Amino acid sequence: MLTVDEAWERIGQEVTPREPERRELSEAAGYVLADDVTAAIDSPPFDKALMDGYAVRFADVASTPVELRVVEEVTAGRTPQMPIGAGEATRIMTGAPLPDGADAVVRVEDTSFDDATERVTITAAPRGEGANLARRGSAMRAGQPVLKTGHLLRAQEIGLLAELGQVQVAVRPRPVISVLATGDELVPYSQQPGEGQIRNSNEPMLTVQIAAAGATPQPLGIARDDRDALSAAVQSGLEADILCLSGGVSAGKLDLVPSVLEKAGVREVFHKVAVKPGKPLWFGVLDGDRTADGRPRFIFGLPGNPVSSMVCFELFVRMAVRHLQGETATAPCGLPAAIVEPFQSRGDRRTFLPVRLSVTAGGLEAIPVPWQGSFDLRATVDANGLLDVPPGDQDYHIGDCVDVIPFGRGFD
Ligand SMILES: Nc1nc2c(c(=O)[nH]1)N[C@H]1C(S)=C(S)[C@@H](COP(=O)(O)OP(=O)(O)OC[C@H]3O[C@@H](n4cnc5c(N)ncnc54)[C@H](O)[C@@H]3O)O[C@H]1N2
Ligand code: MOO
Repeated sequence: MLTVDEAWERIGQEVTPREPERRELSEAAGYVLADDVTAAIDSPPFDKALMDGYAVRFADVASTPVELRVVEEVTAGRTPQMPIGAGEATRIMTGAPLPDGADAVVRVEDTSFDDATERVTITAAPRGEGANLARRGSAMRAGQPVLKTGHLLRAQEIGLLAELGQVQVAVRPRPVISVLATGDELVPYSQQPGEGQIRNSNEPMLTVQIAAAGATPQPLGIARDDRDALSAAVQSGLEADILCLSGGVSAGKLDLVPSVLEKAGVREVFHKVAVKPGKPLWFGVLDGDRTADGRPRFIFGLPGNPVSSMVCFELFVRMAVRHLQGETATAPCGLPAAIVEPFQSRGDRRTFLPVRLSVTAGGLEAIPVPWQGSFDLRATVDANGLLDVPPGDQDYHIGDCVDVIPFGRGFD
């Protein structure tokens, strides 16, 4: 059976980034950049004041009090007309360009202005040359690389690209992920289950996980455990970039998913991973030479147990989404935390247990959440992450260091 790391490696080998598209900057938040970006301008574009006050020559104000002649006033958006010479100052506002000759700004709080003489007394010297001002290009210089392909566009990247005047950006398209729940025991969650039936809770859960991963969910409802019904539903699910099936991948009589996928031309990459929960996970590819548009499709058969589905999505599908989008971070990485309740780990599968991670003065602490197994979705509402426990028998004691992958953001 593959290890989790080997499964990640296979997914990484199979899933390559989609072709970029251009989007308006105003519509690009949450997308992943598909181009390196170089600064087109210096920032700031001119030497500028960082405080309201007086632009001065530091040499004039190194010892205070001292009186200077005010030659002009410059507000933000205006250009200074006069250089300042010895014994002179310019009244300046935050964001305004510095006049030639100035090498420091004195805050208005450290001055007193005399209307009659139009002179200002500097009552406290600034820190030194360069005080309270920003030199042209001190944040970035034209020609400097500022963003690399694969970078997720958050608020600050959008702001930076706006500062550079990028009206459009090259990004990878947001993947569409279809969700197909399988099983004769399932009814839509809006319905009352009959005897032996349960509600389809995986579809709405996965739909939320997909949106949180930056992809577009496409829920397809329930496919019955019947070869023809499942085949038809799989065909429509294969329109999406990724098809997530839930259920029907273990060893049961009606676990039809692998054979139906094979019939649809999907190449199995792996079936079964040494992970708990999620052992029966199935992953395959419909290669580009078998699709109408030439783009490959990626198919995950998620184990039906709700926590297995949720965990396999977080650990494996999320990673495929990131590869499709050309994001740089690959496998999820945990945060080190101190365990605050002893627990025992048994078995030969790497295990991801629901855990409550909290920030304390002493650092991160992890409290395992009591959990009955992969059907126990209830327990996961008390958790905010997954405790990553290596395979093997081990007793964990209070204070031992463990790795925790926070839900929804294990890749930072
Ligand atoms: N002989 C073996 N039996 C099982 C194995 C095995 O290796 N050998 N693996 C076990 C493990 S581990 C898991 S996990 C489950 C996964 O099985 P399937 O993916 O085939 O899923 P189902 O059998 O269809 O369902 C399992 C469980 O989950 C419930 N379920 C299914 N879909 C949904 C849904 N959309 N919403 C809510 N709950 C769902 C289903 O009713 C079952 O109770 O197999 C073990 N068996
Ligand atoms: O791997 Mo199953 O997902 O343990 O219940």
